[in-house]
Amino acid sequence: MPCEAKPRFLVLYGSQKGQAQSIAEGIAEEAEDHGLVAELSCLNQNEKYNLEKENAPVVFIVSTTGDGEPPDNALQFVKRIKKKTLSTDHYKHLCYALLALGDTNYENFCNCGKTIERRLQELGAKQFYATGYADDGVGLEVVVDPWLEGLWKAIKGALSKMASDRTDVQLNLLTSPAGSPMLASQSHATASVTTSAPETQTGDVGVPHDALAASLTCSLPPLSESSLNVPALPSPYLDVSLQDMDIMEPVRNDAVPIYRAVQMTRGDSVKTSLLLELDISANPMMAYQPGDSFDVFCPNRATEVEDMLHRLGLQDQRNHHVHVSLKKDTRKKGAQVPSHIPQNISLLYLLTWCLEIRSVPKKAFLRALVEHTGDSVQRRRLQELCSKQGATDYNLYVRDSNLSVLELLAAFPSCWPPLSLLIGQNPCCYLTHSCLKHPGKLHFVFNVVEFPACSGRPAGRRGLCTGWLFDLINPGLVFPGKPECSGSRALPKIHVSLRPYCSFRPPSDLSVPFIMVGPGTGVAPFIGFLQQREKERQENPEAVFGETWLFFGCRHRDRDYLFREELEGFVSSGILNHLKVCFSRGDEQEQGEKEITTSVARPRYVQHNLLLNSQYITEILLRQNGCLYVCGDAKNMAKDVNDTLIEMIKTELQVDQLEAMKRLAGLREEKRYLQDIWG
Ligand SMILES: Cc1cc2nc3c(=O)[nH]c(=O)nc-3n(C[C@H](O)[C@H](O)[C@H](O)COP(=O)(O)O)c2cc1C
Repeated sequence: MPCEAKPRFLVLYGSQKGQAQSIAEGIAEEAEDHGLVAELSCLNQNEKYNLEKENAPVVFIVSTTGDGEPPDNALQFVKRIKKKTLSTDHYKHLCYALLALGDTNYENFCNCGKTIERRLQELGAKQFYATGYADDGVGLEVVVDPWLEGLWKAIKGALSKMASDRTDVQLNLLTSPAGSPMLASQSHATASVTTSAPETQTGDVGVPHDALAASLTCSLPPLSESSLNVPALPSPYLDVSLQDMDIMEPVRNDAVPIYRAVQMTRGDSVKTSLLLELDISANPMMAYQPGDSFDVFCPNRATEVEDMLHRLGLQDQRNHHVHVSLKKDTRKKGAQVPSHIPQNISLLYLLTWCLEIRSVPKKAFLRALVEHTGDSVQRRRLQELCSKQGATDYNLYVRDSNLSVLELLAAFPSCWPPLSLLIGQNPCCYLTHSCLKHPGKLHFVFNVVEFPACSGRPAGRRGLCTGWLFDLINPGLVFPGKPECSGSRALPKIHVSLRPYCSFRPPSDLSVPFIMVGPGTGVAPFIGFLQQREKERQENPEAVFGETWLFFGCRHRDRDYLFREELEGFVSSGILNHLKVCFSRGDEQEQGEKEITTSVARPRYVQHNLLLNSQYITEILLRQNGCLYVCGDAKNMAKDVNDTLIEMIKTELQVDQLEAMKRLAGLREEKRYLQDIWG
């Protein structure tokens, strides 16, 4: 009997760190079990596939990197499909499904996936399965697992529809992960199991419910009485064993000395901003440019490591060798032993350097904890916190309170998670900041983060890394005007590493005008930009230089106006053409603003000053091909600046909201609107 060829489909991936790639490889491997043949390629291997002629379903798995950029191995593909010369029926024959990986902690969530999807649709391709947007910020598996489960039925549906529609290539297959019809816009795949409220009332252990207010450990009706949609249990994927044996611990060679430390804010300022100067002269690997970011690796606090050892019941095994391996039978797609866990380490080293005891627990982690919690009331509360219905409580008591894993475990004493769970959920700790330039030195500026007391945290505390840096240099702190600090004592060292990717750079064409928006410590990279401009002016005295604008903001002129002298110096020497400063507290007003501000309220925040200068800003951005850079807080400032820019474009071009948003998105795509934001 002749053997019938198995139906085929394509799997194309774009992946920076390997997660999208292993999901794609997992699909290709599983295809045979479903009687299908998968042809797997990386998006940039365009010699291996031909979408122009493809008549089988295509499955895209793509992540996003940088500031909303495609992974390196998808760049060429994205460039190709963005070509304006392609006609709107270029991919009319194509039917596709797409899984986008991203992280909601970044401004441009799943931007690469969204860009590819938008272009595929503009070019006539038809979607046969709702797009999944997986969020690494809460755990990819929450979306990836159900998306993969529904994929096979959708591919088979697409294949049979294509077979029966051979003469009419009009594909109109939209299938939900469960296989029922679904609209393309309803594209967030979620898996859930429903659990009911327990028979007993929920509340703090052993305390009657009506005596309590809601808190981290206690919920009130309606939540305490409602049925819950809880995410599917993440598949365990690591085996961790502890062995009593001698080990040679790894020696870190990325330490650089802190050469100088300066407190940039006055003692009575609400925030403490510090400038650190690192001596990198002996470390040629650290060559950097203005705007670059780097990671600072800091150890967890010894007291917290001790608490964690006790909390896990492992205090007697602190010096044991930790062996981490992949579970043989794991169902987790793309599972890997985390790369930040070196070989040959003790438990103490692991808890000190490789786990973030302070990280905010993700919902998938809370879900996994449920399985290791003895007390039914505490179990129920953990289920609530990771459920759809408990989202407000999660945000309030966990995310917005910056609750740490350790604080969470302290609040749920009947929870005894295995070490493997902590390793699987928590990356090693880091902090990034933009820096500025001096030969052989690396400068960076940061605020010492303060977290107030909250439910689950009886007393306020400092941020892990900024608090650690503060303690490290505090005895030698120097205040503005007293430049010496290191003195005779040994210079403390810290571990740093340059981030490999950076697009936050001043325009390479010197004639391009640019606008910088950087309140608070967000001004730091712009000092680097302006220093670079100063050097370029010295080297090219004849060149034509584009205008430079800087919008800075702080609370008080005399307490937290960072780099005031430097900025005023740049203005006097003509390096910085326009410096617009605003103060959010007190009655201070920046000189030179008076004539503009008489008819409007005093500008308090950078966006107010942008608005006051709208005419110039829009001229630079919309007519002079200029660039705009924003650095600083993501949640409030960057969002407000973005909204203000939309308003300015609307007024200037007399267009509606949608059109203005499109214009701004266009600037972003052209890399003329760049952000380096956090929070
Ligand atoms: C340096 C870096 C930059 C990132 N930038 C973004 C981003 O702009 N938008 C986003 O949604 N996710 C961003 N992510 C998150 C990744 O897309 C996410 O972690 C994804 O799972 C990585 O998949 P990959 O291993 O296949 O690259 C970034 C991750 C890293 C490490």
